[in-house]
Amino acid sequence: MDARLIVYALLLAAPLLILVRRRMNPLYRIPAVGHSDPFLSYWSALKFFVNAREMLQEGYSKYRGSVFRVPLLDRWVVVVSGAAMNEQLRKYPDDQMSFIDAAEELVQAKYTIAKQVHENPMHIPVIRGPFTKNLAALMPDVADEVASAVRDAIPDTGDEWVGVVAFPAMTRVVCRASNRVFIGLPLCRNPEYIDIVLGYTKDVAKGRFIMTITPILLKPLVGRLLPWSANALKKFSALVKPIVDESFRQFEHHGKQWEDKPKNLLTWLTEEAKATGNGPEIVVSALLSSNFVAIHTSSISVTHALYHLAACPEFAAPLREEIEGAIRRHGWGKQAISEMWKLDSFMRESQRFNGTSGVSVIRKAVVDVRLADGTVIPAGTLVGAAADATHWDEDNYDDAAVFSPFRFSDMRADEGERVKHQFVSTSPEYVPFGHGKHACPGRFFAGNELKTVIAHLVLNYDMKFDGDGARPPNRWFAAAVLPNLDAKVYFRKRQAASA
Ligand code: HEM
Repeated sequence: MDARLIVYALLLAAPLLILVRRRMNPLYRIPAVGHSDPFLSYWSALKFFVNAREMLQEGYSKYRGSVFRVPLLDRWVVVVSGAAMNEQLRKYPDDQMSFIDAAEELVQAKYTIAKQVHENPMHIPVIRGPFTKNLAALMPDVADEVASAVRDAIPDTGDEWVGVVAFPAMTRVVCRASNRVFIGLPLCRNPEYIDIVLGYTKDVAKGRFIMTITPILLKPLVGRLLPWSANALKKFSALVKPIVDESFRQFEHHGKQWEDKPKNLLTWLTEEAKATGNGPEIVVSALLSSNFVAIHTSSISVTHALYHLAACPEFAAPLREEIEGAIRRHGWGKQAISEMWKLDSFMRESQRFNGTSGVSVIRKAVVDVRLADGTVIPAGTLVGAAADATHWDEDNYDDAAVFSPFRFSDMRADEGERVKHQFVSTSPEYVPFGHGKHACPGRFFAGNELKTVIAHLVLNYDMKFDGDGARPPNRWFAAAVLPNLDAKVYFRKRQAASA
């Protein structure tokens, strides 16, 4: 046959094949927000980058009780719509809807984090287990570090107001407070260590972007060449490995009888590594990964809450009264924090109102999954819940678009509602920490830590925004929800302040 004819036949057959494949793929039977066509969907994917909130809300309103899909540059994500669907999603077992596979796909963890941690994420059981069980013992150190880090972040100007760019300041406070109980003094205050930890989120993001645009066949090759995370891990290891080695040596020296071992994440990771026949390297990687999951989410969350306080200084008085009362009764610590219902409610409302992501409860279909309404989600598809739309749904919350700081503490006044409305309690209507078996295991620590930061600020400072005093709007980058990153909060040391 004429070679030209073969080329023409192939050119004609290729789009036909694509069309047939699309017709047979159940993914394309799920309604799309934006364009579904092969080329125009890229335009919608770009639009999603700047208009994710509106697109997710559009899908949620149109397809509530079912599902819709939104385009990313390299794939479609199916979004379940409404509280009942969130509940359905979280109930699927891991061999049908996998959290680990979804996280791997979203972050390309095997290439952008560390292969070892991807294959053995041992920080997860350690955070869920001994780290969380020992929170009461950890909190005095967290409080001490918060006080010290806040002193360093907010210049002392006597009784004058001083403006501080809040997000980077809060990020450093959270980084120091978390690492005080991840690895301890003096490293948690070491500027080089802090810079590596804080830069790591960007290192992973750069690698992830490259992997997103790399064709599947080339991923193993390109993945191995990505420099950023590997360099960060090398620098992190140079600082951390000697301390981890020492922890291993101490365990060998004391054996199981080591009664007064340091209470921190490093110790429990070492214990876990030894119990599972692993060496110090995996502990180093697990420490960096723990920072990756903890610091960014917590810094964003505490900044969101701080912005509500600065925009509405009248919220401070009832919080102060409650915090001072609890400290008078118990001294500072986990017991006092657990009695601060208004503060707990304030933080929970901030998570509901803002959150860190418009999509939560992320899973990957490992097999073809048929939902209760008959929709088939083909194997390999990423699925998530429309978190922001759920949280702003009037059926779930009265006056959902109003920031109502004490709505949850008011609900807790009813004896039967005590547990349901706490900061850490997830539900189909409340998914900032995900929901179900894989709900964030760090949320118990995060709750105590973030409340410690806000309590410290409320007790020691008056806070406000300059100008018209309004809270700067949040910024969305695709589904990520960020507070304004450059806004200044003005602080004035209170005369009656304790520290
Ligand atoms: C306010 C701060 C935080 C927010 C908003 C947050 C949010 C989340 C979310 C949405 C998930 C996925 C859950 C799902 O899809 O069902 C998650 C998972 C996780 N988070 Fe957090 N997180 C926070 C703080 C922390 C902290 C402080 C730690 C560690 C101390 C941590 C450790 C983890 C880990 C290890 C996972 C993976 C869980 C698994 O694989 O089962 N997080 N987090």
